[in-house]
Order: sequence, then C-alpha cells, then structure tokens
Amino acid sequence: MKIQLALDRLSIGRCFQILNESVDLIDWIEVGTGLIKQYGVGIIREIKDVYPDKILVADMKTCDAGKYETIQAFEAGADITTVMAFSTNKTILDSIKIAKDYKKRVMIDLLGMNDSRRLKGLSALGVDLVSLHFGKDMQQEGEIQKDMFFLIKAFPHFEVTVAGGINLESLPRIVEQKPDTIIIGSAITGVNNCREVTVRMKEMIDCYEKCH
Ligand SMILES: O=C(CO)[C@H](O)[C@H](O)COP(=O)(O)O
Repeated sequence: MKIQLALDRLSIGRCFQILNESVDLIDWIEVGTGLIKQYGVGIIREIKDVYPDKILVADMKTCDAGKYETIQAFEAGADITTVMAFSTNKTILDSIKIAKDYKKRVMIDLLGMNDSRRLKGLSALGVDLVSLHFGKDMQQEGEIQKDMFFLIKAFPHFEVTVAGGINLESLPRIVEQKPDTIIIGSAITGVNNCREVTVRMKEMIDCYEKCH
C-alpha cells in the first residue's frame, strides 16, 4: 500500500517544510484543490521541479471542461489529475483521452457517490483509478468508515485510493480493506511533529502487510 500525502490549505513555505521532513516516507505527493485554487497551477510545477522523481497528483477535481483542465494539470507537471465521478461521460472520456496522449493518468473522485451502477459506467469508459472519498464537510459530521468500500467491491480491476480525514486512529480499519493507496492530509500536515506521525502511519501499514 502506498501513501499519498495531500497538501492542502497551507502556505507554499509550509508545504516544502512538510515535504522536506517526510518525503522519503511517502509515495505520491498530492497538490490539493485548495492549494491550486489559492496559488494557481504554477504550484504544481513548483513542487514537481523540487521532487521530479515523485508521482505528483494534481487534485483538480475537474467536473467540466475535461480536456482543457487535464491539459492544464499535465502541462504544469502533474502525473495524475482528478476528475469528479458525477461529471458527464464526455468530460471523463476527454480527460482519459488526454491522459493517454500524455502517457499520464486520471483518478476519478467518487465523492458523493453511493450507486455502484455509476462505477459500472465508469469502468465502461475506461476508468482504472478511483478514489473513495469522505469529504471535508462530511468529516464534520462523522468519520470515515470501512463500509464505503462496498462501492468498489464488484470492480477488482480498479486501482483504489481512499481519502477523508484518515488519522492514526482510523488507519487500522482502512488498511484492512487493502486499498492500493491511502491518502493522508491533515493528520500529517496539521501537526508539528509531521515526520513522527508519518513514521507511525508507515509502520502501521508495513506491519499489516507483513502479517497478511
Ligand atoms: O481531497 C481532499 C479534500 O477534498 C483531501 O486531499 C483529502 O480529504 C485528504 O485530506 P484529509 O486527510 O485532511 O481529509
């Protein structure tokens, strides 16, 4: 299982400080939607230039203008860009076509999805990477639970990432579901001892993988 570190609602300086402390422990770097909205797509390039060997996910959360926004993300240095699952099929197809041209990837964000028929549709469109997402606002009313994995149970060919307030307490129940990548944001970026927390999270994941 990989760790994707989500950088969101932070100053540029703080992003580099956190990366400097923890980059060797993580696999993918996410430039969060909030960062892109605040600083523009230039922030994707700024981070990719410093960490050219890391897979960089631009959390564009595209829901329309799929071709334009996907090109924007890839031209800025992203390896993966996100598109919302509720977008029209045309938006998703256009984004996937651009990703193929650039030899890069699209991650479909399943935020708000609870109908697995859409997953079937996404699969037919050629989607291969999805993100189970318990949103920021949902986190104010509850915590991420493993039952959200029901959505992807019938689609073992999907590469699965999972996000939404995952912390040291909820990580064990997420790890048990064996997603391909675990997205962690504020549990790491919101603390002063971010290396220590990342080490503990990585240890938990490694320990589960050794034993199962
Ligand atoms: O996409 C996001 C918000 O829309 C975040 O990147 C994702 O939720 C991970 O951050 P956190 O662990 O703080 O929830």
